[in-house]
Amino acid sequence: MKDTGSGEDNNVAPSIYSHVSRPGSHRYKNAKKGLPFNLMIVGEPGLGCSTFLNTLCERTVIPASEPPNPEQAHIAIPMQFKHYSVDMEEDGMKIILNIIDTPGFASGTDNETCFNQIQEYLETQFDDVLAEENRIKRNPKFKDSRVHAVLYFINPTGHSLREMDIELMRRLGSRANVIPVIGRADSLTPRELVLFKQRIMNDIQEYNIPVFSFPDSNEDDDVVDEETAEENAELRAMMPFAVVGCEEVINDDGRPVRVRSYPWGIVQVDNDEHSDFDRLRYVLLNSHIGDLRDQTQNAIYELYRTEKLSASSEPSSTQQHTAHPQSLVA
Ligand SMILES: Nc1nc2c(ncn2[C@@H]2O[C@H](COP(=O)(O)OP(=O)(O)OP(=O)(O)O)[C@@H](O)[C@H]2O)c(=O)[nH]1
Repeated sequence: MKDTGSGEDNNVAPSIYSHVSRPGSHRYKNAKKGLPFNLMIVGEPGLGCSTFLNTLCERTVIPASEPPNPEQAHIAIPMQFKHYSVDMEEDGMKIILNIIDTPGFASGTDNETCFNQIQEYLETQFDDVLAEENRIKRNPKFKDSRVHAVLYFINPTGHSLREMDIELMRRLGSRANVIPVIGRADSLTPRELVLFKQRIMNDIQEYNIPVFSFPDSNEDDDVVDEETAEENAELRAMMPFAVVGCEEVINDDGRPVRVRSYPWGIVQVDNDEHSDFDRLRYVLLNSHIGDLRDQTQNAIYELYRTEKLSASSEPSSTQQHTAHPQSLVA
């Protein structure tokens, strides 16, 4: 599978999740055309971001990175934005998963440039929509590239958030739905993981970090139904999601099971007792895909749009921005 730029892989692979359908499944249906979902992955090198994506897509979307040439190991590799597009099918619904990977993030000593670049990337997608809204004649082929969720991979140190994590999530939280994730979570024992999650959530509260928090009401104060409220409370209690990724599939009595094999045993990626991967996958591709898209459109983009237009000193440009943003929802 290649880095497609804006290209696409149009083969829908049979999923090992094709049997799965749970309560809350696809509250938002858009089965015919395929629902675009734009997902950004941010994490320092080696935290398992590529493996996670390949596990999510059930195929090798991102090939294993080449080991660095020892003679050039001291040279920091600049961060890149790499785009992949994968057609998926989840519980009967077609999803066009557009992935924005950020290899090279935090690989040097100065992370400020990476922070700025990611923020700029998110804002540029908003600016594109804003510009499109203002066109007299809309481009029917306009592609809405606003990022619906950013998965931020946290190093499984077992301590608490680092300054870099706090700073980045704080900055991005007002521009995207940030979902914190502990990468390579099998490095921690169950007890260590519980404590680590608690410390991270304490930091998130203490530093007022605006992460996606599975709210019980939307921005119009419409309260969600009882079943969704229960599900959301459960998901809030799981945060940050502790994920394990792998590409090895074994046959367990005719059932495909994805595992990481170690000399002392196996870690099952989709086993809730071993990892939150399955739950996070379901949130992203099924139960909350609509919420994440709506939140991006109705709250995050709206806020950006208001900020941008308020800051604009040109009265003529203020008058122009009258189109209803909802009209661009795919
Ligand atoms: N223990 C453990 N190792 C993992 C996990 N996911 C990936 N790895 C391993 O961690 C190493 C780095 O994984 P990648 O997926 O390449 O990590 P990355 O974040 O994309 O980092 P770069 O490839 O350096 O950009 C590989 O040897 C993986 O096999 C995991 O969940 N647990």
